[in-house]
Amino acid sequence: MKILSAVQTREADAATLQYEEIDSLELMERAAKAFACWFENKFTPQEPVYIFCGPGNNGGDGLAVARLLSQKQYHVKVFVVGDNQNPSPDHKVNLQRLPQTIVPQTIRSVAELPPLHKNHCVIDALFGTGLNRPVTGLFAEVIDCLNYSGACITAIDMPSGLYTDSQTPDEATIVTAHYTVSFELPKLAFFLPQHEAFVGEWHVVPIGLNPAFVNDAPSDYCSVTIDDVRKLIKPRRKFSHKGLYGHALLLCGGYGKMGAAVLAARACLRSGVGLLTMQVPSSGYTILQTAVPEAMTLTDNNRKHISELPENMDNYSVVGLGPGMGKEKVTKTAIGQLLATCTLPMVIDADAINIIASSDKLKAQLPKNRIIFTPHPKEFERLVGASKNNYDRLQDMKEFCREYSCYICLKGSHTAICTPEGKVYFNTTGNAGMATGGTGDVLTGVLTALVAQGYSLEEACLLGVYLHGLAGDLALQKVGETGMIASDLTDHLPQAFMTLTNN
Ligand SMILES: NC(=O)C1=CN([C@@H]2O[C@H](COP(=O)(O)OP(=O)(O)OC[C@H]3O[C@@H](n4cnc5c(N)ncnc54)[C@H](O)[C@@H]3O)[C@@H](O)[C@H]2O)[C@H](O)CC1
Ligand SMILES: [K+]
Repeated sequence: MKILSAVQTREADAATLQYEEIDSLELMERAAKAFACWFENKFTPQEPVYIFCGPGNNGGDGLAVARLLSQKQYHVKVFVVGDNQNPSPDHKVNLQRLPQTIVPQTIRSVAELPPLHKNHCVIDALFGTGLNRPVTGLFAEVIDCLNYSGACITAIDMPSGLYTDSQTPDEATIVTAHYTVSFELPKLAFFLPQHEAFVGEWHVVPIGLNPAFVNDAPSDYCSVTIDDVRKLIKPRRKFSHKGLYGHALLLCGGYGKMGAAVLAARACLRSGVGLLTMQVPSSGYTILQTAVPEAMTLTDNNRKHISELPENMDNYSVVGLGPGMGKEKVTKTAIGQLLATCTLPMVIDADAINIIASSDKLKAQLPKNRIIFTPHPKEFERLVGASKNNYDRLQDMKEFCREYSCYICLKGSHTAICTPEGKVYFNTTGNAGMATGGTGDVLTGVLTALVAQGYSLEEACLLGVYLHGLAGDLALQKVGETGMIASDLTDHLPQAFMTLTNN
């Protein structure tokens, strides 16, 4: 699903009005209906609903929502904040359309706010995508009171005060919404980790923006949906054999960290690879052979660390490396040799990233269009450098991927996948239970398996990251967030594949 900027969203509105020959009031009505429908499914009419409206069309939406919810027996109270704000034309019309039972109250100072507490339902319709400066003054005071009240806040389109697609200044006051219900497309701000407390749980409701316009609008940002990844799955052929599904090589593990190798190996096997060979330090031989009998195991000459490459690298279709590897000098030398000589695609994670990040010489050796990096934010910072904020980090990621013609899967709540062309896809599966040791090793195994099977690097990233999160979501239903461990993901990978293939 494409992510448009605030400016593009306005253009999409205008295009929709033009193509459908409707007026802006009708589009606002559609938006309000879509929001009210979501709201009715979430909240019963038991509690009064307090709707806080700003001067623009976001406030207009709030007024239209007030009318629609009151028709559905909700007890609605409307507050219009500020008294000389020059309301938008559609705001004015919807103010007039309020039924007589709703008398809007103008809020000129916080002293006029109603008492609010935690079992109240608040709808935030102060500002949406038209916000053009940090919220200060009366609006900021009102937002502070709403946040402080502990009431359950649902934001219309955007939590008021948060910029849609650029860094919100530090001094700004922002609504901390429990839910944000956004129109037609998610906003870029929703995918950035520092916004979690403002956006809360977000949902997108359709309002019928012109599909041709949205399709043609240029954007570097997309979110990945189940339909996007379903299309990518390659069916297995009836008369196929293991030779058709690739031979993966995983260079993983170190003394005390053989579990990382086991997790990556299991995930690789659970993701459809034809054959898997593990190269592990010699002390890990028995562990691997016992824990993962399906994998072939080669032992390194070094007892504790990986220090060499296997012979006949041409036997393999892809190399995955990093989990549990450590940063020993011998391992660095082996990685140098790999980058200098290996012609295979590579999935590079964990300490393999740290080793490459620490050496300009190794960075200069990175082959073009053959690498997927899977850093967590700290590893990313070592590889790419520190960024001022999360928006700059997205720019820095794009520049790095362009410069090195590589892919990055920046792991997080919405893992961001960046291509060598500088396109960024945000994943939409996964949950907080996955924030536990070893889940990254699982991702390395999944991606390595997919590349082995002939998926392009881009397809492998999109599909693999989605499946990894989906396995986590399926595990969530069985074990919950707190008790989840990385093995739960490998156990649920088969079901995740089945969810995508419907069998
Ligand atoms: N396609 C859609 O998504 C549709 C969205 N709709 C809703 O419209 C808003 C955007 O409306 P707009 O009038 O452009 O902007 P806002 O209501 O967000 O605010 C503009 C208003 O506020 C003033 N202003 C801006 N920043 C500040 C500030 N920091 N302090 C004080 N005042 C500020 C500005 O000058 C204007 O007066 C979108 O989010 C949706 O909710 C449509 O209803 C249908 C289509
Ligand atoms: K809002």
